[in-house]
Amino acid sequence: MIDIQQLSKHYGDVIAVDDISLYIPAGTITGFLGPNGAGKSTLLRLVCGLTRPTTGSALIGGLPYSAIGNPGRTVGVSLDASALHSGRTGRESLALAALLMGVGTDRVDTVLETVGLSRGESRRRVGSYSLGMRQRLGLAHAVLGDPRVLILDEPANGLDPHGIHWLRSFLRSYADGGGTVLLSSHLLAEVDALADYLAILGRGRLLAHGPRDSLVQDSAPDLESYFLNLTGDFSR
Ligand SMILES: Nc1ncnc2c1ncn2[C@@H]1O[C@H](COP(=O)(O)OP(=O)(O)OP(=O)(O)O)[C@@H](O)[C@H]1O
Repeated sequence: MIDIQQLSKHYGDVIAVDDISLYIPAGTITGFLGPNGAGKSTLLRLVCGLTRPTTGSALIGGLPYSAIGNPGRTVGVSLDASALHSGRTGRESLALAALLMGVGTDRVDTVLETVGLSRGESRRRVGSYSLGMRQRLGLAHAVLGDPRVLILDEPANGLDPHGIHWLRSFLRSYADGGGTVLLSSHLLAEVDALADYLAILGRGRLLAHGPRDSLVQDSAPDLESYFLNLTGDFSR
């Protein structure tokens, strides 16, 4: 579903993403892990066309993000919950996105219910939202177009235990229904509970990739020891 080939991104002397190749099949959840500055966010931004690669390519269903017509109907993206327009209400921001995407406005109520934002909350300005509420609104935007792919940067950040529980079951049933999820997280326990595949980055390079169970069970008792061993030389 997502085919990343020899992808690199340089910012001057900094190599944020260094020659990464990775195939992500449909119907799976892949968790990107890595120390601070490993290149997780840059890789997600490259896949969804927000940053141009220095070399290489990232294709979604055979196309670069920029070539997908009405991309919100194919790829749902939530990269920065704080970037949402603070002057609009949650409902207004979703209604505008629905209009731009050509999605019926009845879908706004559906996604608000899906992400657990109440009617009252949806009528408040986003500027007054807590981080968890912004995170839920970001997810509502991502799923608004009923896409086949979700790309989420730190989606559990700011969610309370109920929110994390909800996110886990939502993404599981999304993937079980054939959807493809790419997410990054610092929360090893969250990724452990969620991801079918792990991709571990260190200083822009792909250090390990594969099914969660075969990576961890083969060489370490749990994900934390596996991660710490693998990334020890790459931490800051
Ligand atoms: N726009 C930019 N200009 C210059 N350097 C950048 C830019 N974006 C990212 N970088 C650099 O690229 C490297 C990778 O950053 P990135 O944000 O992708 O890492 P990350 O794994 O998401 O980190 P974190 O876990 O801290 O969020 C870092 O050295 C960062 O400073």
